[in-house]
Amino acid sequence: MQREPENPNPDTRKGPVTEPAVELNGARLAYGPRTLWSGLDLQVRPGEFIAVLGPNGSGKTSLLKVLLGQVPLSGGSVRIAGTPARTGNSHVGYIPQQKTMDEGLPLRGRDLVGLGVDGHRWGTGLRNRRARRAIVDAAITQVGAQAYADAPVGSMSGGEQQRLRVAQALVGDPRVLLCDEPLLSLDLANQHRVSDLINQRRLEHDTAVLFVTHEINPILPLVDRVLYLVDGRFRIGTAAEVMTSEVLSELYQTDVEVLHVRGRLVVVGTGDAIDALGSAGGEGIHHEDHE
Ligand SMILES: Nc1ncnc2c1ncn2[C@@H]1O[C@H](COP(=O)(O)OP(=O)(O)OP(=O)(O)O)[C@@H](O)[C@H]1O
Repeated sequence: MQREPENPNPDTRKGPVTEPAVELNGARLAYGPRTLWSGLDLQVRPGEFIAVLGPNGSGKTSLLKVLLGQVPLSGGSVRIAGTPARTGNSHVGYIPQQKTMDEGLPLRGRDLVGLGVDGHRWGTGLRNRRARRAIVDAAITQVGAQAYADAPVGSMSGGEQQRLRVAQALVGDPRVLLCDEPLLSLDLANQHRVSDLINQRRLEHDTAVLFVTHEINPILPLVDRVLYLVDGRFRIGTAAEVMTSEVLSELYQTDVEVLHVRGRLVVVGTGDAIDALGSAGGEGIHHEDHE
């Protein structure tokens, strides 16, 4: 008897993929006695761009870990790219929080990208090695990193390293891309470059994107919906629905003001790092606040 495949529609992206890219039903996550969030229902469509926002410790990274199958839910269910969340799902790409790489690290850019290749799919042997090299090259070209792909990663700028991390996440041809603060410590030009690459991927391949960030302004035009987590409370909706003084005041349980300044959102009054939402590109919120 033939075994039922785990995913009945494993790689049929030429036809429309109708199942949700991510599906959380009644999801709850607790570490010991502390519940980070519960009752979370979220369906993400293929090609949808979701910004995950919230102050430090609200459980944004933990949500990505649940989707990566690294942390089990305490209740409810989670499916991603057509299967229950599990580690090693080649349909899921991941851009981890940026860490500076040691200058002496004996790893070339292309080796870093190659780490994203699914070993089982490509195996060993000359033909496979060539095929593997071709997909690594294609990913390097996609992010425009050909000029420095053979240099040691430790010698690269933060922006160059981050473009290679994007390539590493794309090399497995993901249906869902999980990004954990991928713009952190990048200058404005590189923030645009990296967010454009991620957006290009979702537009061309219908890849769903979950993008954890403290800074919504650089990605505001790309965002379909926002998941905003604060201290166990959350709200899901378009940026226009969620990023309002009323909704954020309710989430933070204090008076929060959302100002619209030259097409950007400035959040004032949360009393924590999320106020940085208004300080993209080094412009202080107080300065703008008094205009
Ligand atoms: N394995 C763990 N065991 C116990 N507590 C944990 C574990 N992992 C994370 N936590 C705690 O859960 C909370 C949420 O952590 P998480 O990293 O998901 O938050 P975050 O919203 O991504 O924060 P930040 O914006 O600072 O990155 C934190 O208080 C953290 O200390």
